[in-house]
Amino acid sequence: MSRTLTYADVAAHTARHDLYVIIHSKVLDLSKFIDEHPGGEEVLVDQGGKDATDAFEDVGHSADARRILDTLAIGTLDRRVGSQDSSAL
Ligand code: HEM
Repeated sequence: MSRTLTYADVAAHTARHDLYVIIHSKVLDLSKFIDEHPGGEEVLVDQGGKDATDAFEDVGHSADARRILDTLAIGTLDRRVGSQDSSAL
């Protein structure tokens, strides 16, 4: 998990099977997990390419969910480079 990605990098991956989100400054690839998400695929696609931290926390996910989250990380967010956080617009 040594890559650093910008908001712009993440924003380029919004398709159901090419789906990145940011949660707690980690960049996650949800492409493979989407079919297994107990909360369904729609909510994940809605967050595609964005910072999904608030959406993730609002649900009150379990410790299990947090463990899965760590396995999906492909890098960390570089806040210094790239475009503005589109989820804040
Ligand atoms: C990598 C990100 C995510 C992981 C690993 C994950 C994992 C899980 C897991 C394991 C559950 C089962 C309940 C639990 O253990 O807490 C769950 C339920 C749920 N998740 Fe996620 N989730 C993720 C992101 C999200 C996001 C961004 C949303 C956006 C709203 C969301 C919405 C829900 C909902 C609504 C449920 C409840 C389903 C139900 O019980 O009917 N999840 N998720």
